[in-house]
Amino acid sequence: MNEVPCVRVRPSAGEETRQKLAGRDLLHPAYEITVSEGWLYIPVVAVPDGYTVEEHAVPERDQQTMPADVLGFEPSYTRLGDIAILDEDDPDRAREIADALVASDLPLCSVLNRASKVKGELRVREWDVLAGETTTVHREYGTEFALDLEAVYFSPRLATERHRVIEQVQPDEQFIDMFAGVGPFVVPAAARGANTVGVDLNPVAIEFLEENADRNGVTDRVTAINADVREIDYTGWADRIVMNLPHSADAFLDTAVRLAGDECLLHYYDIQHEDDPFGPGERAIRAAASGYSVTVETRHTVRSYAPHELNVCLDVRLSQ
Ligand SMILES: C[S@@+](CC[C@H](N)C(=O)[O-])C[C@H]1O[C@@H](n2cnc3c(N)ncnc32)[C@H](O)[C@@H]1O
Repeated sequence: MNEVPCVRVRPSAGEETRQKLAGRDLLHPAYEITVSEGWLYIPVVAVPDGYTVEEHAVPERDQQTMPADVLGFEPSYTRLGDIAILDEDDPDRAREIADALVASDLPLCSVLNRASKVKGELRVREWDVLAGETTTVHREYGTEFALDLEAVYFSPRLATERHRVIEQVQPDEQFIDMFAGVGPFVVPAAARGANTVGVDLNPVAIEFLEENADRNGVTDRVTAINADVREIDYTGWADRIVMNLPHSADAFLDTAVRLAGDECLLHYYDIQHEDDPFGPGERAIRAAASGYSVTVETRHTVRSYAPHELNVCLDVRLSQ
């Protein structure tokens, strides 16, 4: 038995739910549907919108070949669409895991091993392509994202954090993502009815952002701009601004303040030492937004980034 994310429904709704999930390619092929204490647990490969999902112990399907059957151990990997992402230092071990993943019955076509840190202005990483290719379509909370990891930044590990922000978005609000990538904030914000602007220096990310707006039926509420965000108009326009460029977001606070409307919620991402993870960001925001009344609404730890370093988010209200 393994603990895996399952959609939980009453048995009376079981077949209809199974069919809907199968139609969206969300059923986990490696695990059995299970009944427990009056509930049906349907294993899924991603979290679908509109369903209750919880971790539940379910048996593996007998006839499936799993990577551990080949390797003799459970490999560690992150799934992004049909890509498995490894973080292995030993190339022989990486090759062995890649072969086992591809030979298994898991719905994986490609295996990439991290070959560098995320680097440069565009925050792109180098990869060892061990099987398949670097392009995929990833589903996150019901939204589809096409992307090419060789050319753009994307981290599936930020899904829960993005969802936390997106749940706050109101219909018709004016939303700017200053560092938009392929649109994992912009597209779902538009799907909630916001009028969105996504800006990125990386022309390939902007092409994918446009494609992803189209895939998810929100092109009329997405403006995608390939530029340095310091050079765009939209002065005084935004009700909400996302700044997900940790490490150097402070250098863009003057731009954020210029883009902010009279009332604006800023989601400011930062990486700081665990001894004072929120102080530097808060001080920088107060200094940049001296013309505003500044209220820190949330101090939130997103994840641990490195030993003693945290990736944090400050949700800050600017009011005039
Ligand atoms: C950490 S990624 C975040 C992407 C996206 N928001 C996400 O969560 O996946 C930062 C992005 O900022 C872009 N970027 C860096 N400097 C920029 C600038 N001056 N103006 C606009 N975009 C920039 C990079 O190309 C990269 O796609």
